Amino acid sequence: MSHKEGQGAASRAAAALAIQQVLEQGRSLNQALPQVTRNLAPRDKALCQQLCFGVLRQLPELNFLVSQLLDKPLKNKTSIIQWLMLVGTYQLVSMRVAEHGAVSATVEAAKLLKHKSLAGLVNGVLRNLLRRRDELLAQLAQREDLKHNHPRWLADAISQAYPDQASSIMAANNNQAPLWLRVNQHQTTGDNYRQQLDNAAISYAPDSPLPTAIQLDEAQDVTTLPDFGSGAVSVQDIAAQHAAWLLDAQPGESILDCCAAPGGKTAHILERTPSARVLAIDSDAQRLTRVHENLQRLQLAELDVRVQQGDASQPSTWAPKEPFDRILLDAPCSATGVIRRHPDIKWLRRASDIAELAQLQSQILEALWPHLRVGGTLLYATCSILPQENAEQIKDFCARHPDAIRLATHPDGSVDWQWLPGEHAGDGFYYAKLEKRA
Ligand SMILES: C[S@@+](CC[C@H](N)C(=O)[O-])C[C@H]1O[C@@H](n2cnc3c(N)ncnc32)[C@H](O)[C@@H]1O
Repeated sequence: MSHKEGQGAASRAAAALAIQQVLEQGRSLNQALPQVTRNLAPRDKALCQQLCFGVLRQLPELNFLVSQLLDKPLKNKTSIIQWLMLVGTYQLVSMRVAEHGAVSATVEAAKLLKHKSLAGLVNGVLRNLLRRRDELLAQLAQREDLKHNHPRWLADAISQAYPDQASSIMAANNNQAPLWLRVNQHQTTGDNYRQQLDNAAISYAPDSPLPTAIQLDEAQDVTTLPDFGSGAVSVQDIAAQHAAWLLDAQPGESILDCCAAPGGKTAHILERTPSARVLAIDSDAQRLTRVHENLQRLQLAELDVRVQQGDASQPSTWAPKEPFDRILLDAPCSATGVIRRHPDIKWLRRASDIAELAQLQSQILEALWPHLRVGGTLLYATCSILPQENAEQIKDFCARHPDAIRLATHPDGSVDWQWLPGEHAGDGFYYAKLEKRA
């Protein structure tokens, strides 16, 4: 085996391990990938990530193909080889790879995974796939039930909420997301940074809904972007970039950013309004360290910003006596709007999670409302596309709180802004804005 083939085998073995952690142990890909790729070179890490994303995006279709080539799925101690066969199958049906090299690297991966005795089976299945590929793909094309590559409950929930758009939403969920940058307006302007990108021959989309948002034409290692290290830009989806604009913090105001980690929106609020007084709360101490890191890199840590661990549903344990002028509640949610960036969400979420999350969101809203001053505004945001967490949640809250008046969020003046995945090249997101009257 050449050195190159050995490295290819290591990426495939790592992908099978990550997929196993997601599908058998319920770990997120964000947790699994750094661990399984820690000894890989950057190029092999990228290949491993590409394989994991691809397999999780197309899982039902790949399962179907492998099931046609194997009598019974491999389970228990040999399940890792089942996942490896999905990795191999993904390469042969959806990636432009040198086919025989891909087969032999996958066979070698079986040996790296300490299943030398199953290497022959992997080889047989993948070679059979190559021989029967057209016939199997034709069979697959007949399977309307597999085409959307979503779990049944989620496909049903999306179809119920969006009967006319369900197919395009699910297609967008299985597409690669573009890379959006947010220019740090505390340091520079959108136009200046576009000039810097031009100088570095990095191309981007000509139009943007926000002056400080830039969509790059191609994904790239962000640390190589001009002045990334000194905080000129951050990576943030265009839908999420609307939060700080909609919150519209004014100079000197006291702002609560609730559920703030890793701090993307905290930083954006400060970039727009450096004299705002911001309290950023999150319950996850580890994620809070990323808020500090982001504020440092963006050179915002010297401003009036406090970062504190706290449970959003228990503000009595952390909130100051004075009510806030504005509150951003970026609520914990199903994340069904960001599946294109996190394809593991499709397989990690359960139907029963939605009611539990809606309950938590409602508790947090109830708990925060007394901490908003009369005349102040609360911006409610989720990266979900499910109405129970969004429009229905806010409708129910307003029915319980006659002192909550709804303000426009959508540019057309509507009070609900339900952004669907892929719309304006953004993630799925929801915004509602409430003003507290006397
Ligand atoms: C959508 S993420 C926030 C993203 C963040 N606002 C940003 O723009 O970078 C949701 C956050 O809610 C936090 N969270 C979940 N339950 C919470 C609770 N009960 N109290 C406070 N934070 C919570 C999670 O730790 C997670 O960081």
